[in-house]
Amino acid sequence: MGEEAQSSLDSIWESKDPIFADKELLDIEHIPDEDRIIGREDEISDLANGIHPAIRGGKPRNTLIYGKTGTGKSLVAKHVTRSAEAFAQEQGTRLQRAYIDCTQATTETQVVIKLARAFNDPDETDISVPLSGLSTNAYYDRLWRVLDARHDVVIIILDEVDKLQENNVLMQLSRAGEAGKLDTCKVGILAISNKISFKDSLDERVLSSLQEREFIFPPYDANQLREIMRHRKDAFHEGVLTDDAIPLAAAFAAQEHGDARKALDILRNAGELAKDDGDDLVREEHVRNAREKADVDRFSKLLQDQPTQSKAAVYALSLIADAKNDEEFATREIYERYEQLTERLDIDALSQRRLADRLNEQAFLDILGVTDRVGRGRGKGMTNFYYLLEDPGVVQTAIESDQRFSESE
Ligand SMILES: Nc1ncnc2c1ncn2[C@@H]1O[C@H](COP(=O)(O)OP(=O)(O)OP(=O)(O)O)[C@@H](O)[C@H]1O
Repeated sequence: MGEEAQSSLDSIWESKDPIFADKELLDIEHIPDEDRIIGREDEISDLANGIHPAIRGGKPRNTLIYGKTGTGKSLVAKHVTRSAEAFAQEQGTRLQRAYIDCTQATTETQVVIKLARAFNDPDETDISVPLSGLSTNAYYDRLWRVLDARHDVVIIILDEVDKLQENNVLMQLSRAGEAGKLDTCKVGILAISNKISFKDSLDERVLSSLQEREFIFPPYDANQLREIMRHRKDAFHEGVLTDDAIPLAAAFAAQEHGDARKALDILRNAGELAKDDGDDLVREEHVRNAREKADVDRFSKLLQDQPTQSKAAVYALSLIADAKNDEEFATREIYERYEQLTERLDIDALSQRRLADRLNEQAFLDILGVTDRVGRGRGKGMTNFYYLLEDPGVVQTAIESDQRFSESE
């Protein structure tokens, strides 16, 4: 390595980011301070009122929160519980909260392990919670012991709760006190879901204990989305955002359904595209291109852990959706396209019944949509029809990032 190469790198390392001053402010995981949270004053105070007893060690009310994606459900739940935890500690109450993303912990045992580990401190309790190897009951037993040993009250946030495969865990957690599992510790649950139909899958008793309170978060309008973005403007260097950038990103996100996540994603992507272009301004065209990138990124994330067969099923659906005017397709139609695709991809074709299982799994994961209605043709009973939730172009671009698919064309 010559010195020259080294010094040319130095100039890159030394240079400042021309676009972003504090990009973290636009990260989805980032929990903004209260003064950057827009239009959720009522939801924040309603939730805080339900949690209020916990500050002095009483039982917080179990709450169900519904609303479409990007309407601030997780943000409000995290913000309020973080604040409660800090305030309670000052009062000498041992309050702790735990956040579980149920898309990551989908089984009863996984949830109980995560909770027991989150609430435990083995040095203090002398209780160990191994990552595997115990029965579900044994994990519950350790969870209850940990809770009584270390906490006066805990708040458990179960985000995307409809992704749980087993609802028994909701029963156990929401009724732990009444069922005599705990001596002193109180448990409150905040269950969050995008699906109002989630309630239909719950046992009456679980529902009545979970639903002591229920909130529905409405979508944001374009003004609120603009405000949300303006309050994160300092993510960019001064003067970098052109006047059109925020209103256009807000208009795109409002068209979706008032999704703040989408708005912030578009804004961050627009900044990245400007940087890649070597431009020192974020312009309208960057925002337009960022919109498509945000859709593809979101969809790629949904698909990232899916096996090739499942991607092939969705890809086949996108190919017929592209070619035909219909929006919904029966398994049989998708199957024909899928079979041709498996030949091209050089993978085994599943049976039509197994393909239908894959499609149903994808529908459960919100990768595509499903309806059941009477099938076409004579003598047909009820049958499932599948449809894309995104543009076929977006779906294809996302799947083609897997080389197998892009090379097969
Ligand atoms: N009222 C708001 N003010 C400021 N930022 C917000 C607001 N609502 C949402 N956001 C931001 O939008 C993003 C998405 O919000 P959040 O994760 O809370 O949505 P959600 O309703 O839980 O969506 P999902 O159901 O997809 O998890 C986060 O980065 C969050 O900081």
